[in-house]
Amino acid sequence: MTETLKRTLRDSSAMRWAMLILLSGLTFSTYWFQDFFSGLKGLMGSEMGFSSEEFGRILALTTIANMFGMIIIGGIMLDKWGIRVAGIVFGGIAVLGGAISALAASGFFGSDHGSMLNMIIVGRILFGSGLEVVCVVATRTIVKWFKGYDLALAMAINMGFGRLGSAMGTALSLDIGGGHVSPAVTFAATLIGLALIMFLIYTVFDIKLDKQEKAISDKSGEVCDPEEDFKFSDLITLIKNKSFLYIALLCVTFYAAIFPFMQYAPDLLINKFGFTQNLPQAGEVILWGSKAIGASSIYLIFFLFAILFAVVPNNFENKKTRFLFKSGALIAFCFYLFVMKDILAIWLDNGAKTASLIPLGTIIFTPIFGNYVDKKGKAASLMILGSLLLIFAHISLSILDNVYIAYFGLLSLGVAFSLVPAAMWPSVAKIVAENRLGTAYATMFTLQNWGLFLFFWGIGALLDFVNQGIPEGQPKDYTIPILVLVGCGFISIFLSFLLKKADRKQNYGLELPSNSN
Ligand SMILES: NCCCC[C@H](NC(=O)[C@@H](N)CCCCN)C(=O)O
Repeated sequence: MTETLKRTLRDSSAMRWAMLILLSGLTFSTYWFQDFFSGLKGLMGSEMGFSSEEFGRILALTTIANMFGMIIIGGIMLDKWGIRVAGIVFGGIAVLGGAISALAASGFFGSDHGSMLNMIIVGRILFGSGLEVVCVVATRTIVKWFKGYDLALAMAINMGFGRLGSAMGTALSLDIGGGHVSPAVTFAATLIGLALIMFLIYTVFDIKLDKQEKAISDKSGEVCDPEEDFKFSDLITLIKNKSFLYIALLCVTFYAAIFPFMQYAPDLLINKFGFTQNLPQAGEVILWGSKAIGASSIYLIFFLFAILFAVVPNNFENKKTRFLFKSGALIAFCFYLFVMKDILAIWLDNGAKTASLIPLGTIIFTPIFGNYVDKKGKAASLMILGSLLLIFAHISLSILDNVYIAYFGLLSLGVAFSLVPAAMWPSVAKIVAENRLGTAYATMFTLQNWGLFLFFWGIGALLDFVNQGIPEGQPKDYTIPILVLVGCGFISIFLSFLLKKADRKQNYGLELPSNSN
């Protein structure tokens, strides 16, 4: 590669992906900390005496600073201070919040119910103030490194790290805590601390990149596009744009029906469908662990050979070779499922572990749907489809009582949770000019936090209300709290239709492939 082509660190693909990993530590750990309480809801009731309303209050108050402008303030600070300082400050606030919650759960501020609850909430408020700005910092940093390269893929992978954090936090917290809440909170808080160290390592490269880019622009006299500062008048202009207004409201109703549901999903599966929350014995963990590692390694080796085979030119031109390869892959997969069947059966019987499949599934589905939207378009129609799936999911998990239909419900929720974000976030970039994207995301995230606040808290309070007189530890009726979420699905469909209609008038091309714009 010539000197002119490979001028800075960001022109090296290895560097770009390494930076994405260093940066995604914060995404992974903050999503983990946001969602890990879901697997501990039952234990928080039995060990700490927290009611469902108090559980919901802890989650809801995580969003409070964001509801009142923290994301917009964070965005303005990001513009003024730059990625490094904003990342360290807001990542640091998240670490501090995590540490306060962990100390509170261990009884450091007092072991009575009130002290624990209030100080966990103080920690969560601080954590929440950092969480959303960290998400904006991550988006901005990815654009800095990947503009002109695989930007959409990099964003999808970063979101994948977040979903992996949610899934692992939900699935493993009970095991990590060993039957207690406090060790699981300490572990989750430590993860954010480690991620901040990863971000500090990232800043060394960020400084180097800035120096290289400055040297190039000094030499060539190139002037970079000035970043537009946040202005309140931009906010008014945005809200007056019908397509933006509908997509922002859709972001509120859609995410309100998903994120809060996920916090209660393990407890719902345990209470309504009789899933377990038992911890495996030490011996069983060793047996399953070795089986899973063994089977996965064999499968991985098979696939490494398959990839090697596939990249050798002309291998797939022969029909017989193609048939042999496909049959081999199928046999290997059946063998894998056979070896893993006990582990899968136990996994699918456990409330938290089954619920974790929702964010886990999106890691595979979101890039597939993202690719579909890039190539074929139909973003507004896919949002209608996603909202329909959301309605089916919440009906099957509330008024219906069949565990097999419930599995389908969870699956359709996973598909909806992949479809809508894959269609929604790139559509914002079609509606809003690039230099206003920061303001647009900050506005959407702020409104989204209002919806999350209402439903995080509302579901818990409603759950207590409809189950008055039922002591902690006895099965609770989730029908009405989840049925309320069906309403969000209907409003989402209505908004998606309005968006499609507005797009026909305003011509943003939401139904067209991305590369045709
Ligand atoms: N480039 C924008 C991607 C947004 C992804 C989206 N994130 C949010 O909605 C944030 N408000 C973070 C919320 C974190 C809570 N778990 C997402 O789908 O995660």
